[in-house]
Amino acid sequence: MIAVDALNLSFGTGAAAHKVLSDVSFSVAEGESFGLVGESGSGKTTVLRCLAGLYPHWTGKASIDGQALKPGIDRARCRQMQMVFQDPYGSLHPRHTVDTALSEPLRIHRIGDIDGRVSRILARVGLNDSFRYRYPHQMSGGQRQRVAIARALVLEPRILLLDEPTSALDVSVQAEILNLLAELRERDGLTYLMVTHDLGVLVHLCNRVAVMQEGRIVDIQASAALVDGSSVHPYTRTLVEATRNFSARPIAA
Ligand SMILES: Nc1ncnc2c1ncn2[C@@H]1O[C@H](COP(=O)(O)OP(=O)(O)OP(=O)(O)O)[C@@H](O)[C@H]1O
Repeated sequence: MIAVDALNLSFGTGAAAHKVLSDVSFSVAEGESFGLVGESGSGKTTVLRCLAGLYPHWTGKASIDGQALKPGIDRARCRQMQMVFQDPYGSLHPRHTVDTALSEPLRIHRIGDIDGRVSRILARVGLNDSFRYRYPHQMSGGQRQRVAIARALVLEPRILLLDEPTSALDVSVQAEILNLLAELRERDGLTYLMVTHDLGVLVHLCNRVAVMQEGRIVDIQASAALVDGSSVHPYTRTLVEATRNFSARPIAA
């Protein structure tokens, strides 16, 4: 479904050029949940941002169902693919109510039955209609992330790009949001491409995972093989060992 072939991206030019992605290639099947892991600065978020159309200057090939993606945002892409950011407080407009946040994409895309759709999408993420006229500061972190997920889903995309969707949340609500994402994927057959540094999240939510190091993919594994120590790639083993100490807590099913 998603095919990425030799994706390259640099920031700056000439002597100041900084190459951030080097020949990144991977594919994600329809309905699959594919993780991206790697140390800080290895380029994981940048891959998502390229696919979401947030950087206009990448080179290489990327396609969805065989249809080429061009750098930059276009309407068709918004209907196919949406991004959920790490920090729901930063990603929701502080002076927009939930109703405005959810109605706006529908208006822009001239989709009818706004009222009914907003109500249904809120119910799908576990929020009742009383949340409609709240502002971001009037909700908990977990509720805000539910709204951010609702906003990503309101145009009914088939793919979600998830950038550490639980890492800014209190530990007590992380499992709730992960369970919600798992349920939505199962019910609606969504495809996920997800950045995470948390091995528990990987096991809970991802089928396969690509390991990134300094802008390159160095290993692609089933996520179970990555965390059970059967991966033979030396960098993957080092990364998993380093991460294990920080994310060994269990995730409620
Ligand atoms: N707009 C930008 N301009 C210049 N450099 C950038 C820009 N965005 C990202 N970078 C650089 O690109 C590299 C990759 O960043 P990216 O955010 O993709 O890493 P990451 O693997 O997601 O890291 P983290 O786990 O810390 O979020 C970093 O060196 C970063 O400094």
